[in-house]
Amino acid sequence: MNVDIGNALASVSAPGVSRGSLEALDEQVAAAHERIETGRANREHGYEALNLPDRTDPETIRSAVEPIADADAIITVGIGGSALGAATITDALAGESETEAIYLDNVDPEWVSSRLERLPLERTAINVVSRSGTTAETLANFLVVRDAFESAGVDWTDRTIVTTGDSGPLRDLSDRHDLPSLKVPDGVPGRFSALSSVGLVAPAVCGHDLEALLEGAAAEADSLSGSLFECPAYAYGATTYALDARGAGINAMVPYSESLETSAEWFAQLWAESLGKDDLGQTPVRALGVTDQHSQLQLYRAGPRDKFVTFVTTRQRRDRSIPETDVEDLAYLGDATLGELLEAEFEATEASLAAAGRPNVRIELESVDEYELGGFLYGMEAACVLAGELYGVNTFEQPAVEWAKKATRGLLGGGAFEEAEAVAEKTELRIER
Ligand SMILES: O=P(O)(O)OC[C@H]1O[C@](O)(CO)[C@@H](O)[C@@H]1O
Repeated sequence: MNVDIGNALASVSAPGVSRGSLEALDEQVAAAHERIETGRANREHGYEALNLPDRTDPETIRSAVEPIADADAIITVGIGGSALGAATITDALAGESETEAIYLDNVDPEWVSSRLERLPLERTAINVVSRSGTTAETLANFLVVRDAFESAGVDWTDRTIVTTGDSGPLRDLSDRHDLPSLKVPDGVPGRFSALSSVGLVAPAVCGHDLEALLEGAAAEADSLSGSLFECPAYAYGATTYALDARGAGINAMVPYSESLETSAEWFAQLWAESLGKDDLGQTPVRALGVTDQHSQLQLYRAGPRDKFVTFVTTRQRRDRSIPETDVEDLAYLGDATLGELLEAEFEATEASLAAAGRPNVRIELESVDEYELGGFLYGMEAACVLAGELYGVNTFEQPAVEWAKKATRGLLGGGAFEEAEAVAEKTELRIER
């Protein structure tokens, strides 16, 4: 990935960061890079994620999925980091595969049922993923999926692969039924595990090129250096940190490619769960180019100066020409292609923000393919780790999510939790029709 931070400079936007401030910040980037490299060398928790391009073995993943490699569809039962990395890859490359990839990462009963009812279960594989092996949504959905297969007379044990830790209910279930399974890598938090067995089982079943994904990531890893002026990932991480310090704490991720829409969801977890702690952090917002030019752009250009936009663009794509028309006013369209229109709209929107003095950053990919996706996933992870060092937060934990999990368990009779009692003490001010 290449990064252009020109429109985040104080000479263009307010809030903006001056060249001098970036150079001063670069000293902190150098120190942070040293810390990151030490963490990688010692395989420390979290930093180990940045070693995945060298650690992940595509052959191991491919042989584990061999029994289900002929599936017409694969249901991934997982949530958060146990779904979003894989979904980013398979959604981006959906046009390249005959296998449909579905993700059950919610417990809305109507939605889950509608997905199960429309699938040919006898031709469908089940990919259950949970690092902890205890996540209620994932285990509940797995029990529901298993039941659906049994009711359809399909042997789910033949069609299931499990990725989880060394212990926990999911590991026990996998061992009891002798299911094909993979281990989540040690020291890699869920949201940083796209380039491991966690994120690569579904892409493998969809026939995507795992080696190219990891090569792209490895190339990005080679670009990590002690200066933001030499490393696109660190330039992005440092600039977002500097913009937040100047009041732009909302980061709107706007890919200009439908196939990258899910990557904005993946980015939102990475950024929110890693940096959102100790009253710090940036608020990731998901949008899509060109569609949200017609819904969000007004705010981005003329609303509060509390945000910046991250554009993700691709240089190459399969194009489609716009037919000629004899309608004079539309002649300018007839001479173009949809890709040219998309490109013009992106450049115009980017320039419109700069003209209004609104900070924005451009991330460029050559195209949407495995190599570029691997580089993008790795680059954004490295940018996040760098930003976490600059904020001085623990990038790799997410303690604030546990309260609601305990309350949920308590509400369902899964143990005595004070959090569940607190739910009943809600302050009410109801306005009813
Ligand atoms: O992989 P697991 O342990 O099921 O967790 C799923 C997700 O839930 C979280 O723990 C948040 O609740 C995320 O950090 C994680 O990616």
